[in-house]
Formats: sequence, structure tokens, C-alpha cells
Amino acid sequence: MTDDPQASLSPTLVGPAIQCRDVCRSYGKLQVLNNLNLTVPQGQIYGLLGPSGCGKTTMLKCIVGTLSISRGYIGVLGKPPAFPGHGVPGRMVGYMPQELALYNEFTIGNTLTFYGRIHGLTLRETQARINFLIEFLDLPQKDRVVRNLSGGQKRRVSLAAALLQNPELLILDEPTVGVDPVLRAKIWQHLVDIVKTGKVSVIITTHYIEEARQANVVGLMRNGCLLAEGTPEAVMKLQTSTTLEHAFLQLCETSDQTCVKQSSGSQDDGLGKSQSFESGRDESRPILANVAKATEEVVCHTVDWKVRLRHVFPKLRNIAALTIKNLLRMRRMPGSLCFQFLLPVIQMSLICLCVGGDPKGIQVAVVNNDTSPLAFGHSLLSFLDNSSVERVSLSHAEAFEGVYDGKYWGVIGFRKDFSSSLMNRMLLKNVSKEVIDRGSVHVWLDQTNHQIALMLQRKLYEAFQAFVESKMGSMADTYALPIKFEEAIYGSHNTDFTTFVMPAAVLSITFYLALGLTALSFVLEKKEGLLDRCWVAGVSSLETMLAHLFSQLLIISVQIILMLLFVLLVFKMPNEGSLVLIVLLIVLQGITGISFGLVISAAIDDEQNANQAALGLFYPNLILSGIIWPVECIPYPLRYLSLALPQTYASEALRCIMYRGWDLTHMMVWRGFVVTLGWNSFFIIVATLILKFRK
Ligand SMILES: Nc1ncnc2c1ncn2[C@@H]1O[C@H](COP(=O)(O)OP(=O)(O)OP(=O)(O)O)[C@@H](O)[C@H]1O
Repeated sequence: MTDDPQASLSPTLVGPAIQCRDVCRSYGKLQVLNNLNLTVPQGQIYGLLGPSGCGKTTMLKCIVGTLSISRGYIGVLGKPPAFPGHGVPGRMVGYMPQELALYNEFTIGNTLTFYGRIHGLTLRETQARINFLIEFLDLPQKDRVVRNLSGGQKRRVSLAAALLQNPELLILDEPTVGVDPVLRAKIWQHLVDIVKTGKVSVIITTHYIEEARQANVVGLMRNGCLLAEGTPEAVMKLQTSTTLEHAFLQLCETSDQTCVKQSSGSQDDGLGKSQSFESGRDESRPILANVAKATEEVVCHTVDWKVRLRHVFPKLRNIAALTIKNLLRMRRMPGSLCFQFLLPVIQMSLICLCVGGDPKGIQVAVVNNDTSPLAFGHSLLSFLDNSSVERVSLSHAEAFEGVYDGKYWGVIGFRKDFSSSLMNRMLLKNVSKEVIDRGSVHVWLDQTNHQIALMLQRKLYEAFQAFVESKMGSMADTYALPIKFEEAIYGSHNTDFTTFVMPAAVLSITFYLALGLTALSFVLEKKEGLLDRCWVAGVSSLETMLAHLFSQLLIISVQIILMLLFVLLVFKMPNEGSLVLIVLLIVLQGITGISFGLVISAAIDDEQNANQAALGLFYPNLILSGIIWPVECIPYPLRYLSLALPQTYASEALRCIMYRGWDLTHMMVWRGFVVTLGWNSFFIIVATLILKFRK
């Protein structure tokens, strides 16, 4: 097998394989491990037995380092778990967690090849081990997908993953559950065989107490304490029992009787503390008073700075293995992949089609009492945009009744002498207020829909302007407002609301999809024990995050290409700026989404809560980031919050690039990039810290 730098750091094992001293661990107020002392001798099988909920799994998780202890000391193969440069977590340890911790969409071959890559095995070595394990564990063909295996077969694949790299220490949490008696016997025989070399040690938990007779040492655990530890024969002898099960029952009864003594911290020779049956082992030595002592033991291991640096620095091998794994998972879920590619395009197309355009087919009642042969009323209405405004000629009473009933959005009314009064208004210098009023178009609107009301006002002004031009020719300007809008400096007079929304919407869609998918997939991996398993195999949180980032970047790239193709070529949105800058900013915003997703999934253990967090943040962010309405409308001090959000300055920057053709020399552009990069770094640091300290 290839030389692993970690393997070369294998400690000189003079002491036991695992040593736990006064280990305490709680979940909130629930004290699960209570001053637990346990010793796994080098080159032996240790059976950790105890009733459900007594803390066995918690103990194993503390040993592999996925859970931290609140007090005490744990030494694994000579050093505390996760000690810089130590092979635990890493190749020296094979861990089979209680949950299956398998990638369901992988084949058996994919699963084992992935762990082979993590452990630095060559393909040939992995292949040889796969063939052996399939034969030995009576597994189906290696191209069978894990999802379609039976419960027992899945457990055996999980065991195979733990055995793959021939580790020096095997930590197996209930490996024989759901396995038939013949195979159970075979697994035990294999464990017995591999420890015979003296180089491999095993700690195994099982519900089948009797099978643990094959262990060299058993530890009987109850309520977070070790009741007894010794060879199975010694335990049975002391309890004058013929079976381990009976011996255990007796120990439990005795322990219940001395329970009060235990809680008062009795130091006598009863079962208040762990009984040792192993000759020569000093279980009666004073309990370490506090963490300080444990730390003392830890600091005696000096660490070379190079080793420390290698410990914190992400390993390319692991990142590559995880990235390949992520890509393979994506490939095995084509439906989900298509969804991820198409959803942004569909969302963006819907925005371009449905948001910001003029309302169409708006029905308006017309009461035209203008009977003059000039028929100015009729003529003016002919200039109204027919696609937006549908006119319905009615009597005065019917028109108003229709608006009150919600059938029409307004009434346009012309008085009997509208044409002559309008003519007088335009041609005479002095006219009475009454003539002005009679020569006006009277409009009553249903103002409950601001956009429709605004559109009707605008269409009427435009129709009037066109009408005046048709009647007055070159004199038309005399009757227009004395304000002239010249050629637009940026954009055009036809710029609509869609143009405003589009850049921020692209960023927002990329950000939220990346956030949602990252949070969900990470929380699920964490919940199913996959992250812990990878961590025990030697993968750091940072490596996991980087690999996720790389594989997700591939998805984001396809999403961006499709979105931009639709936005620029199909919906013909204007773009004056550099495509490179546009793509870069959207990619960086996608990374912001991924890194924020990592923070959520690092802090939250449950997919429902993670979804709630992502959904809960969606609307406030959409509104406060100026995506659907200008930031300038947000009142102070809320505006300060808005400006601090990851998408506010980025949206502004993208609008400046696309519509003003600006580049990085403009503050409004580089500020968007700087703020995005700042948020990315912040989120990744926070996620790493949470993953590191939340054990
Ligand atoms: N993440 C957690 N948060 C809160 N309590 C927990 C958590 N994990 C375990 N516990 C509790 O800690 C106690 C010990 O659990 P643990 O899984 O270590 O028991 P166990 O001996 O392995 O049981 P089993 O044999 O059924 O697997 C139980 O009461 C359990 O409910």
C-alpha cells in the first residue's frame, strides 16, 4: 500500500490501544458518560456491552473524536484523537458507526473506492481489498446500488468500509445487528484472526452479549459508568455465572443496590467504580481531578511545526476524493441535476415574462357625450394603446356601476361640448374655468392597483400627446408640458421595471439555490453520519467544504450560462458591460450562497429547521437587498442593515456593469465585488469554526 504520511507517524505503542480516564460527557443537562475509565489492550478485542442508551455509542464517538469530552482524558494509539499528525482520525482507524452512513445512490464498488481514495490506497490495492471483502462478507456484486440492498447487506457494506484499509484500530458500533448467525460467527472469527498478529486492536459494541465471549476483554457499561472490565471468564467467575448475560444481570442488580453509594462518591471497593478483573491493571489509581491533568498528558506529545501545518492545511488528495464523490452522486441523481440546471432558467424566464411589463387588456368604461362633428373625444381615444386598454362604451350610470362592481378599472368621460371647449382652450388666450373644465377629459380611476392606475394615466397622456400632434402638427409642442426629456445618458426612455429587477434577480436566484441545496445536502450528510464517518477517515471540515464548493461551482457555472443565454438572447435584456465581470460576480454570489448554506448546516442538525432558516431569510433578504424595489425607498436606520447585506451592493454593481458599461475602476462596481468576497470569507470562517467547535 502507498505510504501515508500519517501512517509513518504511527506511535510507538508501549501502552494500551485506547485509554479512557474519568471521561465525562453530557448532552445539555443529560450526563451520559460519568467518570468512565476504560482500557483497550493493544492487539486484543474489547467487547463494550451494556443496555440500550447506557452511552456506548457516545463513548465510541468520543474515542474517534467526533464528540468532545467535557472532562477526563482519552488516548488512542498513544495520543488523544485529532492530535496534530496523529493517524486518528485517519488511516490508522477503521470506524463503523451505528447508523449506516452510506451514500445510498452509490454502488458497493463506488463506496469502497471512495474510502480507498481517502485513505490513499492505489486503485489496485482498493480493488484487491474490495474483492476480498465482497467474498468475505458475502456481499452482492460490487455494481449493486446501496439503496437497493437489504438492511443486513447495507450493514455489511458499512463494515467493509471500516475494514478496507486494514487499520490498526477497529471501532465497530454494533456490526453484527441484522446479520445472520453464520456470518456473525465469520465476522467474529475474522476479528479474532486479525488481532492475533498483535498489531490490530478492536473495540466492538454488541447487543448479543453472549457473542462477546470471543472478545479478549469485555467492559460492562450501565448509566454512563463501567461496572466491570476484564476477561469474559473473569467476569463470569466473579459473578459465579455460567453466561456473560447472567453475569451482567447480576452486576446490574448489585449496581442498583449500591446506586446511592455511587452518587455520594463512595471510594470503597464496591461497584461504585469500575471493577477490574485484569491482573496487574491499576484501576484503583486516583481519579484525575480535572482537565488540567488530562491536558498535562496531552502536552507531553511535542508537535513539530511542519506536522502541525500539515494537520491544518487541506489535503489535495482528500479534496479530490470528495469532489469526485460529489460529482458521482450528482451523476447518479439525473433528475435532481436537471432540476438544478433548469430551475434558475425557468425562474428567470418567468420574471422576464411576468414582472415589470405593462398590464394588458385592462377594461375601461368610456362615457362619450361629445356630439360635436369635430368628434375630438373619439379621435383622442383612437390614440389609446389598444393592447393595454380595452374601451367599453357605456352610459354614465352603467359605467360607474361597472367600476363599483369591479368590472372596469376606471371611467373616461367627455362632456357634450368637449370638442368646442377644447378648441377654445387651445386657441383663445383667455378662457373661463368652465370652458377649461368642459374641454378636459375627465377620468375616474379605481386606484386600488397602483401599477394599473399608473399605466392608465401614462397611456392617456401619451394618447393626448399623439392626438395634439395629429391636430396641430408642428405647433404640437406648444401644448406640451414645458419639460423636455433629452436623450437618456444611460439606458433608454423605454427602460421598464423588468430591466431594473433582472440583474438582482439573477444574483438572488443563484444565491438562494446554492444556499438551499448546500444546506440541505450538508444537513442530510451530517444527520446520516456521513460527515462523521469521513471525518474519522481523516477528512477535515475545511476539505469537505472546499470539495462541496468545487462541485457546486460546476452546477452554478451551467446555471449561469443558461440564465445569461435566456436573459440576453431570448429576452434581449440590454448589456453594455463586460461578460467576464458579469459571470464573475454571479459566481461569487453563488459562492456566498454556498458558504451561507454551510453556516446554516453547520449550526443546525435537522433538515426541517435548516429549511425553515433558509425560507425565513428569503423574503427579508429579497426586500432589504433592493432586489424588487429600490434601496432608496428603505427608511433609515433599516437602510444601514440593507447596505450591510451580501446582495445589496452586488446588485447595484451588476446593474452598473450591465446598463452603464462600467468596469472595476468605478467604486460602485468594485464595492460589490469586495463586499461579496468579504461575506464569502466570513461565512466560510464561521462555518469552519462551528463545525470545529460544535461536537
Ligand atoms: N445528540 C444527542 N443529543 C441528546 N441526547 C443524546 C444524543 N445522542 C445520544 N443521546 C442520549 O444519550 C444517551 C446515550 O446514548 P447512546 O447512543 O450513547 O447509547 P447506546 O448505549 O449506544 O444505546 P444503543 O445501544 O441503543 O445504541 C441516551 O439517553 C440518548 O438518548
